[in-house]
Amino acid sequence: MEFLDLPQLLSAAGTVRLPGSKSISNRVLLLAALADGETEVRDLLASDDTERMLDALQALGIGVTHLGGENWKIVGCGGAFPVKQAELFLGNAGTAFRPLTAALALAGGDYVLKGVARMHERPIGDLVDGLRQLGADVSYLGNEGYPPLHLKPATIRPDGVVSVRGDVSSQFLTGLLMALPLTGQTVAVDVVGELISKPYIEITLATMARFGVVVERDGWQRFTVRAGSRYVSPGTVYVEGDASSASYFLALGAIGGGPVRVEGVGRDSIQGDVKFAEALAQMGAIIETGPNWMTACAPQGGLIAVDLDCNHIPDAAMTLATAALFAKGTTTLRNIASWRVKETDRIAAMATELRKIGAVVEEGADFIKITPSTARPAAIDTYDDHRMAMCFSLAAFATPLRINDPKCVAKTFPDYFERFATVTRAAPVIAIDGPSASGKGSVAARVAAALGFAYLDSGALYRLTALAAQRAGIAWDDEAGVAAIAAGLDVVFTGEDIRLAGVLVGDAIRTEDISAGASKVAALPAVREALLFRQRVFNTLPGLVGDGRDMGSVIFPRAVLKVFLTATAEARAERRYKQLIEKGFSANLPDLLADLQQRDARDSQRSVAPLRQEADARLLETTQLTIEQAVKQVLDWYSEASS
Ligand SMILES: Nc1ncnc2c1ncn2[C@@H]1O[C@H](COP(=O)(O)OP(=O)(O)OP(=O)(O)O)[C@@H](O)[C@H]1O
Ligand SMILES: Nc1ccn([C@H]2C[C@H](O)[C@@H](COP(=O)(O)O)O2)c(=O)n1
Repeated sequence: MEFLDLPQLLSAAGTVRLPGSKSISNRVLLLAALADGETEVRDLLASDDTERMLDALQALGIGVTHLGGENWKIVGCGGAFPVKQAELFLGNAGTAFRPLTAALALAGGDYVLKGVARMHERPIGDLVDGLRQLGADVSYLGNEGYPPLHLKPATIRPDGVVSVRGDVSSQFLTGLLMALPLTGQTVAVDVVGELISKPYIEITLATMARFGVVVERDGWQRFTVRAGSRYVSPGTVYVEGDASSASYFLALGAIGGGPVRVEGVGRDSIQGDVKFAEALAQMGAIIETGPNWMTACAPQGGLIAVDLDCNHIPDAAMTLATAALFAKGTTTLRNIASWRVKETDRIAAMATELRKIGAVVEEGADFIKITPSTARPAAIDTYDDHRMAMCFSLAAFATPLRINDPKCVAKTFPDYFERFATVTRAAPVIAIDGPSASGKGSVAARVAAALGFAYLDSGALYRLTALAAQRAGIAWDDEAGVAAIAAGLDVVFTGEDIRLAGVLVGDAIRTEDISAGASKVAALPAVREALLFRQRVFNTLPGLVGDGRDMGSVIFPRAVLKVFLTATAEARAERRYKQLIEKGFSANLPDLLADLQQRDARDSQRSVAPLRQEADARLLETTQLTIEQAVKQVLDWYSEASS
């Protein structure tokens, strides 16, 4: 499983140009395909969901041309898809599946519509019932009420009024409305139950109007499309930035200081999720808006909890759930039952993952309550849900964490984490690598104390692994066995004390036997993998100094300062000799020198994370330096690097 480790974040500020709105992109693509004439679509979202729609349209015989960048040309078919028989794979794209189901059910062809396993668990029965009222021939190929679907040619006989439920997904109504002009008749749609996510219907109506079809509306209960309505290309359509995607960056500004400015969506937006900014303002964030931009800053006293009905912002409301980790009090998000039928059961997923990092969470059929508590590092599962991954990136302000399967963001925001990195600053790391007994531990600990930073002696983890393996009777070359020991190490660092399984370790990890064992287990890739996240969670505020062999190359490649600290083998052997004698161990200088050279060779010649000076690391040769001189040099370099 791929993962992305995030350090604890210090601050957020900057500007982000948003990718195109997913909801608008897929609506525009379908209407451009159904319209008379050619449409140039500008600033289309480049993502998995829009790719599914573009692929489907091409399979249906629609002329689709990539004009470069985010711009596309769609040659409309005037309501009659050229290809009358096709099998379409629509992934997990609800904004492609529901409207295409409606349009194709009325299109007089023979089509099979499929998706990923999760799409086959997302209900579509209410839309199918509505289409059947129009005479459409739709059958379920799997479970009743769920995709995959088989659509066959049928005589469409609109009898004036169709009923559709509005309380499960507003996409059913959207799909029906967008397809109704294909009937050529006057058809009214009556919404049964309370219509949820109304702002998405507003996007549907606005997009249909852009293509020349005006829907008459009687409140939120009845929608009428008149006979003779036809989609006509408006020529060029610009897709707004995605308001749901904006929510993550606005929240970053509200938590991390700001200002964070998003461009491409603002006051004049047709997307309901712009109202997320108002919800964030209720939490105390300082929000400013312009016609197509918004900024967010953190309030002086920090965010405060809210109790909100989120029915109007179902997607962006997820962002409030992780922003709640930074608010004083208990945040309650209500009227969010639709979360349960999205990419995953989002209420359950959100509750499970928030609990992993220490929050107190209560969940119900249609609400979630979040009370922050002391945060702890965790590996966050994302459930193949782009919004889970993006929402939990905010939690990195509370604790370092691991995001599993981060590439699931490709559904709507493929380069989310690259943009995230451009507006956030992490707790700084000074990485000090070097060979055995070069003095890196002594220097690193003093630099950490001088700056008030935490200190990570990464070598101690390999030493502890070797010791724990030895105690468990596991050979140092048994890769799987030692890796399991490393993964389960019960170790607590408190100042200079190290406890293994609750017992003080003392100098037991500093013997020459364990030094040799540590060097051996450190050459095993599975052991290094098992210790990776354990080391990265040290990257907390206000900062960290880490010493080892791969601090700058593997563990903290974004370290603010990387130092390669060394001395001649003879000087190092002599330092080690004195150190051992002072501790009351017996030692022999020539043997120490030979052992040290052997360990140097093993550490620098192994295939994974070998000891070497990285191109961006500064060399600190300490043979002729005192510890204090070496410390001063590192502090000088740090102040240069961080200014
Ligand atoms: N510049 C220096 N001059 C003289 N002695 C030093 C210097 N730096 C470190 N020492 C001494 O050398 C010994 C080894 O140093 P230290 O334990 O810091 O090295 P290290 O690189 O962290 O070793 P290892 O990682 O192998 O445990 C210590 O006794 C330390 O006091
Ligand atoms: N980041 C690290 C730290 C240590 N090791 C290996 C190298 C040594 O042989 C052993 C003990 O380290 P020390 O306490 O001497 O710094 O662990 C490593 O491979 N990577």
